[in-house]
Amino acid sequence: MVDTEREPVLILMFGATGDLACRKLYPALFELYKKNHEFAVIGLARRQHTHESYRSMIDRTLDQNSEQRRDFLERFYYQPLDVGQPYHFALLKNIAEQIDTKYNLHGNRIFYLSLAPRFFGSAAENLKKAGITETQGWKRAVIEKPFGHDLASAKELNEQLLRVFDESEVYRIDHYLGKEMVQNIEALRFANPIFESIWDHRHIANVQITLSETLGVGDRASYYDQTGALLDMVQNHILQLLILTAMEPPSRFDTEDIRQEKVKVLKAIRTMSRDTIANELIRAQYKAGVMPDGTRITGYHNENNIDTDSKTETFVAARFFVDNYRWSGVPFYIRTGKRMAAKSTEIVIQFKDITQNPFFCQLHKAGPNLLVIHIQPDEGLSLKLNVKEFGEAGDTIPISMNFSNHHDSKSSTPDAYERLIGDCLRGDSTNFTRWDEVAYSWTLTDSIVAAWNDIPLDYYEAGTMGPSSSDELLARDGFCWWPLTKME
Ligand SMILES: NC(=O)C1=CN([C@@H]2O[C@H](COP(=O)(O)OP(=O)(O)OC[C@H]3O[C@@H](n4cnc5c(N)ncnc54)[C@H](OP(=O)(O)O)[C@@H]3O)[C@@H](O)[C@H]2O)C=CC1
Ligand SMILES: O=C1O[C@H](COP(=O)(O)O)[C@@H](O)[C@H](O)[C@H]1O
Repeated sequence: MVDTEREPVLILMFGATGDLACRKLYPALFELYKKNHEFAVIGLARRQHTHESYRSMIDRTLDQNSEQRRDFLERFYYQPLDVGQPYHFALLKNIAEQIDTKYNLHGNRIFYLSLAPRFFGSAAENLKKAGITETQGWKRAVIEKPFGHDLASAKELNEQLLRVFDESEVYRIDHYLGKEMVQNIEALRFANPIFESIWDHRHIANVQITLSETLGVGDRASYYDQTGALLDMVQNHILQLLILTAMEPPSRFDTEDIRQEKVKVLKAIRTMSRDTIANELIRAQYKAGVMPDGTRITGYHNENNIDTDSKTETFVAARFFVDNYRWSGVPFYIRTGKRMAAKSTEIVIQFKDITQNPFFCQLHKAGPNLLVIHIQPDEGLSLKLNVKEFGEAGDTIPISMNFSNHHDSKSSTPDAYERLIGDCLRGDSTNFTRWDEVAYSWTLTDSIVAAWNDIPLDYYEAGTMGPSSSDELLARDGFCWWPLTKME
């Protein structure tokens, strides 16, 4: 982590009235304000607001018990702006300068593009044309996901951005990189020799990464139906989790060394082809079903604003290989989907059994050692071991050693957005994705998209953990998905 000075900054919040801004960004900014970060904000979107009505809108997103709300809200200003209208940016320039002077912000600027991706490029270009990016202080652009929809579009977007910002000023956000237990993967691996010494193909049988959701597409049908689970979740969040699990230790914990190691993993992931994809990947869509709480769910193609013939996948399971020495032959199974039985993100490391292990030969209850990294909703770790059953019986029983961030510390654990915006305020881009990371992840994803038209879309009942073909993907290798575990 880079340790830089806190400096005052003007945040230009594009998409200021949107879902992400209201649900995540304002509460995150409030927490940062309470931790003495100094900033003023100009909210930008097309609809009309006065400064006061904008502040009231933000207020509704905040914890109403805090007395600091009033001071915080006073730092917010609103300017109606259409990103397609260059003259709106000319007006913005004047307002930005006034607020800069009022709060003595030294010309430091963060441009947070919480907009639909098709607007990222034109917003950047119009900022430059209006001279808003020519500032006395530093400037940074936070870009939401998805960064393009394939490699070609990502390249085009990147070129547009790099005409305005230097690569070091571009903060491509993947909010999973701000989650507590995702940031803990490096510590778990590299601060514990007990794990690092066995973190390889000689000792690990397979790795399982699950990002299951109970929610459906909600109000984002038009985005999701064009996108699907592969581009929405695998191309970014899942690949990031896989990379952090598989990467080599960086020689130093500095931004570029870490990013360098991450890119090496991406380059080593085996791409898929038409000949291999049927054995490596399942794509499926949910049909009607019942959630564990009894709620009846309609099938995906009957959801509001979804085409009744839609072939968009709401579930993906896949087997990846990282073709390097450490991971030779170790399958990395991943799965993600909407309307599954539980909301859960976890990584399971299954260790190999000892050959000729007398416990395995003679006793039935011994299971493989598993290390489970619970990312959400629980945050913690569990290690599954076998011990002799207490008493006279000679059998073994599985036990679980748990560490859980359940209690006091949880209330002080920053939300992913708070952590990432805080990093950006301090100029630390370690937990943001560098261009080559994005490019390689698109190369891999494009190879899948190009090959998968030949594989049929499977279906699963809402409220389950996906289609049976996802279980068969592992069964062919002699493995199974380990059930999601709730920490005590
Ligand atoms: N919502 C979420 O949970 C997540 C969202 N994201 C990403 O965050 C970004 C924003 O998403 P989200 O908030 O959900 O989207 P919304 O559709 O809820 O909000 C879009 C925002 O953009 C504004 N806007 C639309 N058109 C224009 C325009 N021409 N000029 C200026 N402003 C415009 C809208 O306001 P108005 O209509 O007034 O102009 C609104 O403030 C997207 O890139 C999305 O992929 C990423 C992860 C999760
Ligand atoms: O980026 C996205 O992530 C959310 C899931 O995020 P989480 O933090 O709640 O796990 C997902 O619902 C959404 O479709 C996707 O765009």
